[in-house]
Amino acid sequence: MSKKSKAPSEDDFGGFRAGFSVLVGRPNAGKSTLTNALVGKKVAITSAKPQTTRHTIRGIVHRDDAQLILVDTPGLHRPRTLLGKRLNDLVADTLAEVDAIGFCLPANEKIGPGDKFIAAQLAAVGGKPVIAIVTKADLVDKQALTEQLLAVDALGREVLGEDGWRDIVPVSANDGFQVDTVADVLISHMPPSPPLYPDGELTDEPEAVMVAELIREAALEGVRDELPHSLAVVVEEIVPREDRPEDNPLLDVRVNLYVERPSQKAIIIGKGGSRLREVGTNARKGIEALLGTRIYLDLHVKVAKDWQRDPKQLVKLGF
Ligand SMILES: Nc1nc2c(ncn2[C@@H]2O[C@H](COP(=O)(O)OP(=O)(O)OP(=O)(O)O)[C@@H](O)[C@H]2O)c(=O)[nH]1
Repeated sequence: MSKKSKAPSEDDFGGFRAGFSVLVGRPNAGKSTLTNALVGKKVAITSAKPQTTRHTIRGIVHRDDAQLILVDTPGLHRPRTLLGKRLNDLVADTLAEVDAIGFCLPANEKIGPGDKFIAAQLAAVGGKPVIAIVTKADLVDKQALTEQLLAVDALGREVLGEDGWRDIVPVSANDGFQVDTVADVLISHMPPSPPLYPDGELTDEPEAVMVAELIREAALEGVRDELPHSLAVVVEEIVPREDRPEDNPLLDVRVNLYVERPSQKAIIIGKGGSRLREVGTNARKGIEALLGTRIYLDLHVKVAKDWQRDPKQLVKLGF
């Protein structure tokens, strides 16, 4: 029997899977709409340290048995502005951290040079499961959908060889057709893992990113040397307080700050909570200006117990 350490098995986390996936495809292929359909209204946001965070999180699919984190891969957004090897490096680099790639091709448009270009890039990366997702299925009839599925399959065999894409799934984000199947298929390619992000009521993207960033800045103010990379800020919830007059609303903003060690928690909180209050006051001003509403800011500092044991996951989180 080999004593070598083995990859985590299915049973290690009670069957739970978690990992990262990216939806790629040419402009207008339906990536954003599908992301929203997969994630629903609530989107989890983490502001992590920029120098390791190559991905913007678009949303997180939370399930009892899995967590699917959908990220953006900047390299694929503007492939045409980059050339040759540099492009390949960038794409390889940015895709290296995801566990599966969803390649979106619209059902109602012939496969074109843009699709082939991306397909070739994905083939060049190699090794990652690529799932072809035929989007906007509601726009075509059965016959046309079948023909498109065959054409997409042929493209997969052309660029990847005999086996082609790992899966091909037709979907309509508009009417919900097969959205769960897309999630199932992507999740089936996620590794056994504990959840990578906290669960909970989560919020819409752009505002929450900025809110998290303002809090992160305030929390690091003056202690950057002691807490260089060890702080992740997760906006759990932004909800309007009930029973407020319409002309004087109040938003409850609940935020978790994750550190790696109890000593860092103590730094953030400060003596008798004094520093955390200051962080809250400073961040609140910026957030109120951003949201244009008074807020109640509820900050909790936590030690990220589960994450810190696994260096790979810490990297993914931006620690
Ligand atoms: N009928 C129909 N329209 C869709 C569907 N998904 C997306 N669309 C439409 O297709 C257009 C492009 O969708 P997006 O989700 O913005 O596409 P994208 O790939 O994110 O586009 P970029 O941001 O340009 O890369 C929008 O007008 C959507 O409303 C779908 O399932 N059915």
